[in-house]
Parts: sequence; C-alpha cells; structure tokens
Amino acid sequence: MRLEEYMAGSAAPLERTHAVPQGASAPVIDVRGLSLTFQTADGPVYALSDVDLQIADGEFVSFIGPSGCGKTTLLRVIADLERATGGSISVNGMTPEEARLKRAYGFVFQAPALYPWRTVGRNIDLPLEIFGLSKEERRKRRAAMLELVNLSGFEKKYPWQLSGGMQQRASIARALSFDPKLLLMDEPFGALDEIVRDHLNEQLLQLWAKTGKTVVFVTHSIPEAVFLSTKIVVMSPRPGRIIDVIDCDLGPERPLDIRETPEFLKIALRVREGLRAGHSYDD
Ligand SMILES: Nc1ncnc2c1ncn2[C@@H]1O[C@H](COP(=O)(O)OP(=O)(O)OP(=O)(O)O)[C@@H](O)[C@H]1O
Repeated sequence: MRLEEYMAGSAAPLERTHAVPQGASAPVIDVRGLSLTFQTADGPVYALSDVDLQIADGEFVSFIGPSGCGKTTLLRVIADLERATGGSISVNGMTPEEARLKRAYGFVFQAPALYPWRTVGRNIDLPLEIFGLSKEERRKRRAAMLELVNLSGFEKKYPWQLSGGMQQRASIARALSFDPKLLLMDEPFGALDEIVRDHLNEQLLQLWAKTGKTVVFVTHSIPEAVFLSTKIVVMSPRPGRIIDVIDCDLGPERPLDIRETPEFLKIALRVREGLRAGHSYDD
C-alpha cells in the first residue's frame, strides 16, 4: 500500500505475497562506475572505486567484507547521506536526494536509534507526525507496524523496558512506517548475541517474504549473509570495491537448520574465498 492510498483512507493490509524477482523490471538500485574519495588531512581515502551494482525489486542483498571496504559508505550513498565523487546512481529511478525527500526508503542503524523519552508507539509515530498524518491514520499505521514486527502489546513501553532485539524490531517498524519499497539496514543485529540474532534473522526473513520489500543489508557475518540473501556482494578495501556477486539461490523457505546443508555451505565457502582473496593480513 502506498502512502498516498493510506492518506486517502484505505485500510488495506500492508502485506503482499512475495515473489522472487525475475529481473524484468527496472532495478530499484542502479549503480554505475561509482566512486567516492574522502579528502582527509592524511590524503585521499578511496572508500569506493568503480562500483557497478543492480538490485532488482524484491531482492534481499547483503554487503559483506572486512572493515573499511566501503559497505557503510555504499549504503549511505544510496540513502543520500554521502555523495559520490564519480559515476552514477539511481534509487527507484530517482536521484538519491529525490528518493530521500520522497521517503522512498527506511534506514535501520546498528544501534537502535529510538528516543528514550518516547514510548515505542510514539517513536514509530514520530516520522508520521512530522509528515502531518492525522491521529487516526497514525494509530492505524502504528498498529499495523507493531503487528508486522511482532510487538503488538508493547506500544506503551519505553525503549529501555525492551530487550536489545525488541528495540531493533521497533527501529525496523519505524523505518517501515511510511511503507517504503526499500529497506536499508546497516549491521542491525551486529551488537546482539547469537541466539537473539538467529531469531531476528528468522523474523526478518518472514517480514521480507510477507511484504516483498527490497532489502539492502550490511553484515560481517557469512552465515547471516547466506541465510538472508538472494544476492551477496563481497567487497574488498583500499580501494573499496566489489570483488564478487554471488546468487544465493536457496529458495524462500529457510529454516535455521538450512545452515547445515551442502547447498548452504557451498555458498558460504564461496563467500569465504572471496573475502580471503580481497583481504590484506597487514591490517
Ligand atoms: N567521513 C569520512 N571521512 C573520511 N574517511 C571516511 C569517512 N567515512 C568513511 N571513511 C573511510 O572510508 C573507508 C570505508 O569506510 P566504511 O565505513 O564504508 O567501511 P565499512 O566496510 O563499512 O567498515 P566497517 O565494517 O568497519 O563498518 C574507510 O577507510 C573509512 O575510514
């Protein structure tokens, strides 16, 4: 459901059946020959160099690579939080700036960026308030978002009353409050313990299947990347670049024990080989 329909009073459910993309439509993200050099007191830092990447509607794409390879920078360029110094990029057919102004994406940071003085419900409400949605519209949207991330009943709690995993789910709910087609996630589960992370990975996969969002996800974890993704982008530093793009064709049904299967381990091995090839042990 688009925001305009929502604002027109439609109460249609958010969910749509996820279809694995066939690549026929224009890419949601189209990056061509992109580079970004930071000028620093110590000289130029080549954070991204000649990056080409197309991401189709409904894909789940992970960026993986060692520290400093430009994963976050690439995500921030997509979100218009950094500007490329060369090449081109379009997001939903727009410049990143237009996409940001039209709220075409939601962004989830590593640490849940929730306001501690606002309840969970009022945190989700904030962007909707700023956008001027009516109280009743906001209430409907809030309830739908809380249900989507399995937090119904926690609306009146404060962030500090929730576990780290629940806080991150609340952040995801807030990022999705405008029903953007695109969800950008920068190591959202990196600070959580492994069991909680497994659980959130399962829930994120369910959310993705239910909503058909396009997700771009930064991670350091090979199992997380393989478990979640339809495509894995392996990156390498100095200069930051893409060294391999791996199709992760494990199908939509992915119970956690898929991680023990030969198909899963084969993809994980290819990711590991890519990381080894691009890794400098002098770091
Ligand atoms: N604002 C900035 N000014 C100068 N250099 C920067 C800036 N932001 C990032 N860099 C540099 O650009 C390179 C890429 O950084 P980036 O944070 O994108 O890497 P990353 O792969 O996300 O790393 P990590 O996994 O540690 O988060 C690094 O060398 C980093 O130090």
